[in-house]
This record gives sequence, structure tokens and C-alpha cells, in this order.
Amino acid sequence: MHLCKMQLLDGKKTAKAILNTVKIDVAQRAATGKKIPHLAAILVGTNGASQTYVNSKVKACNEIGFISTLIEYEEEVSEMKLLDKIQELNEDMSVDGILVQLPLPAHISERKVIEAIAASKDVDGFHPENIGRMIMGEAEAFIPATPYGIMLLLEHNNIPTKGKHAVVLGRSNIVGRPMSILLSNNTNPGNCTVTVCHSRTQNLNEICSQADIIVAAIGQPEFLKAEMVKEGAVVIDVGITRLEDASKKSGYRLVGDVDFEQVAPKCSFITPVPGGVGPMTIAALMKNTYKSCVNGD
Ligand SMILES: Nc1nc2c(c(=O)[nH]1)N[C@@H](CN(C=O)c1ccc(C(=O)N[C@@H](CCC(=O)O)C(=O)O)cc1)CN2
Repeated sequence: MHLCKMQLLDGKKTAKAILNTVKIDVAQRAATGKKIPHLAAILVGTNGASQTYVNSKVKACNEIGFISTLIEYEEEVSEMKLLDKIQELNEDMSVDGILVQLPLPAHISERKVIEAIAASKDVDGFHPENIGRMIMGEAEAFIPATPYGIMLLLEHNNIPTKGKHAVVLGRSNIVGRPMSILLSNNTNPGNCTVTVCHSRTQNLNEICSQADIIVAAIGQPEFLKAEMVKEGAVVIDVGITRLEDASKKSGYRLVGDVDFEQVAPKCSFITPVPGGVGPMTIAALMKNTYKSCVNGD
């Protein structure tokens, strides 16, 4: 028997509400003759998931009144050509935000590309300058979109975090590491005691089962099982894997890092996949782009 009633943390609904407030702010800017936010997105290759995510970003821009420019390159594009384009966008005063969709093909250095983007236009928040500013708790920092989206999701749904033990599964630069910093900050949401777990962690089940909040970001479908979760925990699922499924029109189904069927009945709150963290990532990116535009006023 489960003691608590599980509630879905609806990322789609929360993202819509956030995007609506940004849309109102953009309309106000337009009415007063101020600059409209402009996002430039670069997509390399034909990875289906990356195409879906970039298209969602362009669609979100259109819906809230941003200007968007989509720049597409073939898989074989040279690193130099990509870096030249980034330089051009850095110098283009009409552009407020630049993102390069990840992952990139193996012949292109993601690090070089990220560092080539002007920190002031790095709305993905991946540039070392923004990471440093985030660690220092500086308000000017652009926070990486997925962890920022999760913080917004916790905030908008009034999830208590102060003093809680949060376990972050995964130590990637774009999710796990920044997530652990944001949750430990002296903010609301925040003020958690954070444990970061990874592939070398010992006693993982024991650590997870002590967590009040679990953020699963390891990219292994249905990794988090019921026996690893404490009754009443808050579970945030960052994973999105496409598994072949001939019964679906798309030919695949989306699966998170959490075994939702098993885990959900034990949780106080849990994010679904799809419709959880994904839409919040887009909403956070739009907020960063808006902020960049306002910074230029
Ligand atoms: N430059 C970046 N690259 C990548 C990032 C990023 O933040 N910046 N994060 C991920 C992918 N990502 C954003 O780009 C992303 C992932 C998922 C979603 C999303 O809305 N997912 C939907 C399902 C969509 C589907 O049908 O597949 C959902 O969860 O409901 C948006 C953005 C890696 N790369």
C-alpha cells in the first residue's frame, strides 16, 4: 500500500504558462518600439531527435513573438565553417541568442564551438564564463536550459526543497553538474543537501532510497526502479530515449530514465516523459533569450 497520493509535475502545462508571460512581455516591448528577441539556432546533420528539438525551439519562438533564424549544415561541414558562422552571429547586433544543437559530429570539437559563442549571447548557458558565473551565484549568468527548466518547474509547482536531500544521477556538464549547484544554492527552490551519483558510485540503491528529491539524468532508459525510491519522494526524469516500437505511427516510443509505471505510485510528485522536463528546457531557453535581449537595451 502506498501512503501518498502521486501528482504529475506537468512540464507541458507549466512551460505554456511561462511562455505566455514571456509573450506578454514581448508584446509590450513591441508596442513601445523596443527590440524583439532574436534567437539563432544552428543544426548540424540529420539526427531525428535533434531536428525535433530545434524545430520545437523555432516553433516556441514563433508562438511568443521572437524572431528566429535556423541555420542548417550537412553532417560533413567543417569545424572552421561552423566557427566562422558563430563569429558572424556574435558580431550581428540583431541577434540576441545563439545556440548550436548538441551532439555534434565527432570531427567537430563541442568545446571549441561552445567557447566560440560570445558569453553574452550564450543562451544555452554552456560557455565556461556562464558556468563560472552560475557557480558564483551571479544574476547575470545564463543558466543551462535543462537545469534552469527544472528549477522553474519546482518553483511554479511550489515543491518544497529547503533542507531536503537531493540525489542527482549523472554528472554531465549540461545537466548533472549544474543541477547539483542550483539545488544547493541559497535560493528557493534550492537549499538542498546534494549528492551527485555516477557510473562509479558505490551503494547507489542505498543512496537513492534516502533521497527526498531524485533528478535522473544518466541516459539509461528505465534505470530508476521502485526499490531505489523512498515513499513520498519527488522524482524528476531528464532522460529521453527513443525505443523502436512498430505499433506507434512514429515507429518509436519515448522512455525516460525512470521506470515510470513502477516508480510513480511511490512518489509525491513525478515528471512524465514526454511532457515533463523537455518542454521546460524550451521555456528556459526562451527566458534566457529574452534576458539577453533586455540586457542589450
Ligand atoms: N544546444 C543544446 N543541445 C542540447 C540540449 C540543450 O539544452 N541545448 N539539450 C538536449 C536536447 N534538448 C534541447 O535541445 C531537448 C530535449 C527534449 C525536448 C522536448 O521537448 N522533448 C519532448 C519530446 C519531444 C520528442 O518527441 O522527442 C518532451 O519531453 O515532451 C526539448 C529539448 C540535448 N541537446
